[in-house]
Amino acid sequence: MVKISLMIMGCGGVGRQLLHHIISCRPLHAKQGVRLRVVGVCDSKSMVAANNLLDEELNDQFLLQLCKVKSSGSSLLELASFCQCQLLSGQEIASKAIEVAATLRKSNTGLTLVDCSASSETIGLLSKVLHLDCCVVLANKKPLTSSLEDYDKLVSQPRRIRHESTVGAGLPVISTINRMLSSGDPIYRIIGSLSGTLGYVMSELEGGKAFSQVVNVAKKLGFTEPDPRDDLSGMDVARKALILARLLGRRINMDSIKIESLYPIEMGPDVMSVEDFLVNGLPLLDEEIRNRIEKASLNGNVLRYVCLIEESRCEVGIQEIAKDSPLGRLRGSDNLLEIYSRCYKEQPLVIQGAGAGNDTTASGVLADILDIQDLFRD
Ligand SMILES: NC(=O)C1=CN([C@@H]2O[C@H](COP(=O)(O)OP(=O)(O)OC[C@H]3O[C@@H](n4cnc5c(N)ncnc54)[C@H](OP(=O)(O)O)[C@@H]3O)[C@@H](O)[C@H]2O)C=CC1
Ligand SMILES: N[C@@H](CC=O)C(=O)O
Repeated sequence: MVKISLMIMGCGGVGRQLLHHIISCRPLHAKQGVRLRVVGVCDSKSMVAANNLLDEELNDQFLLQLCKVKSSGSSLLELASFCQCQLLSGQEIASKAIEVAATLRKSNTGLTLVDCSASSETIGLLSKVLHLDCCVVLANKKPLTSSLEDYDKLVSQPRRIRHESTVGAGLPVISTINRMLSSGDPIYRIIGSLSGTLGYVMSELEGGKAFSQVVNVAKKLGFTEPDPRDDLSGMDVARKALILARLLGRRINMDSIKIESLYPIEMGPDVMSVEDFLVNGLPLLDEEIRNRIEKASLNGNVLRYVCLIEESRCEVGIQEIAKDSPLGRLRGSDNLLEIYSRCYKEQPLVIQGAGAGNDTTASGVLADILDIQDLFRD
């Protein structure tokens, strides 16, 4: 039986769904000869970790209780009475994660640190854990879209890092591009719709709904980032574009990407809280967006938030698109990506499907974890 020890950072929508998937896939994984041991889980303030890392893990009953506590909005510290485990907070969290990585690297299980947070503060810890010959799986895009120096550190061990869910959630985007590149098929153009939130919002607006209403629903459905302004500013799509561009070998930073925002700077995070933006800011944008949709419709077009990577261009923004085109026909949270390369020159390779949501994202993360299992075989 191959044992993969996991420490999960972030138990929001994606992290909790991942825990549910791990538990419900136990019989399947047992048949495949794999055992996923969750030895620690943390949120922004606290961590729970198994006492004896080599022999013990957080059991499934406890993990379900943890999901319940977190979905009710409470702190991990509430779990004190449920566990025979360690509860840590503040600075102790990173030290514990490094201790766990250092302890488990000596056993044949190693540690896989799974980043389901939406924080850029995890970069240092991820690099240290990789340096200890452990593995990293990311749903979080921020560590890969920071400086090139940080990026290089993270991808310097390609066999030990997976980040499929950072672009297109569970869709096989990163793995497909890696396969094409490693077979010597150079990619010269990627164009598509890479935001589940903006895809959903744009297609729902065509039915006449208000922008403010639709954005709130996208948040409830688990499509948006913790702060939906990350989606509406185009920043989340820009992060995906940067991840793809860097994968193609471009040595660029975020400031090389042209980004169109759907809200003005006066509604930014420095000015308004998320709540204030959702309740009071968004309705102020309804009319302008409605006008843009109507104008496009008069031309037989729809609006889509498009990402383009081609030669030195890397840009993300709203485009008027023919209604009856692959992008124009997109519905709901679906993403669509057209990849042009030497082998796919006239007709692009197309990847399409749900590109946001906790279920599909957590499935992508779980598939990444299973993908590294060979590193832990004797
Ligand atoms: N939802 C989706 O469709 C997709 C999401 N992703 C990515 O998945 C990640 C998680 O998204 P989602 O679950 O929706 O976000 P949530 O806001 O629901 O959850 C984020 C979690 O991360 C925790 N957290 C914040 N900072 C830290 C930190 N420094 N260390 C450890 N944990 C931390 C939060 O703690 P606390 O509970 O204390 O606030 C929370 O538990 C994001 O990076 C997102 O971009 C990727 C693809 C698709
Ligand atoms: N907020 C993102 C989630 C996936 O990355 C999106 O809407 O696409």
